[in-house]
Amino acid sequence: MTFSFTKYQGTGNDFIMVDCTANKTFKLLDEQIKTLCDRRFGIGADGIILISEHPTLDFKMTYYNSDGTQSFCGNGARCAVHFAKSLGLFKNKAIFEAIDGLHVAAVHENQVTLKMNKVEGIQKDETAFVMNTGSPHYVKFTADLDEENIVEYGKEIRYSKTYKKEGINVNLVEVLANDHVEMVTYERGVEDETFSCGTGATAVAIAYGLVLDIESIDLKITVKGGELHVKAERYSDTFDDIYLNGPATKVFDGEITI
Ligand SMILES: N[C@@H](CCC[C@H](N)C(=O)O)C(=O)O
Repeated sequence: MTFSFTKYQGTGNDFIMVDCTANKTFKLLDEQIKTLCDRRFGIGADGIILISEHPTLDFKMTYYNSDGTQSFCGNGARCAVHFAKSLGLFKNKAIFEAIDGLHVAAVHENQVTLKMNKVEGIQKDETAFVMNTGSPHYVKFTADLDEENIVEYGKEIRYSKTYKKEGINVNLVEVLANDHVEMVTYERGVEDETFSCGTGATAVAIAYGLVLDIESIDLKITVKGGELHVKAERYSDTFDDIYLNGPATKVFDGEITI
């Protein structure tokens, strides 16, 4: 099978985009996804996104991690929105379906603002916050990120008895200023550190809101691949009106035979 693709990156979280709007039966096997995402034997990416037609919305996005598992991806969604706009699937504001429900998003040049879904059921123990922001996240604050090894720590948590079966994404955060944090992420499904994670940044912003005990969050988040911004409102135990903003950049177009 030969198909065209477009490589995208959003703050260094990189994706292979496939336009499936004219090919409704397009499907990839887990092994094909692994090869395509492999940085030596394939195109190289943290994940693959299929963009397909939706009966009532602008498009549907299907996200696969580089190991073939499915989840929701915040940075992937921002890149998918930018790509969908380039395909002419919407003009100003997109409304699309993903694995965790509907999202709206807006594009301004290379910046994409994505509305995230409501976050409820946040858990906290002495060590960390755990929540689902479209994908599951473990958030731990640390005094000095330079002293941490995210791959080692991420693996320890992700493969612990509690999370081994379903997996979890692990984030370490250092507070730089009242409205600015730095974070690193170990992603399940990639099973390594990635340069950025949008659902992780969202989880970090919510955790920080809980630490500060504030109702309105407006946070700058430095990640390995750049900068993200998250805004959110707290309504008792629930967070809503959550917006994830950051760059989404096309890297190149290509064609591949697998
Ligand atoms: N990088 C993503 C998260 C992708 C999904 C995650 N690896 C999982 O399986 O939960 C993001 O930007 O949100």
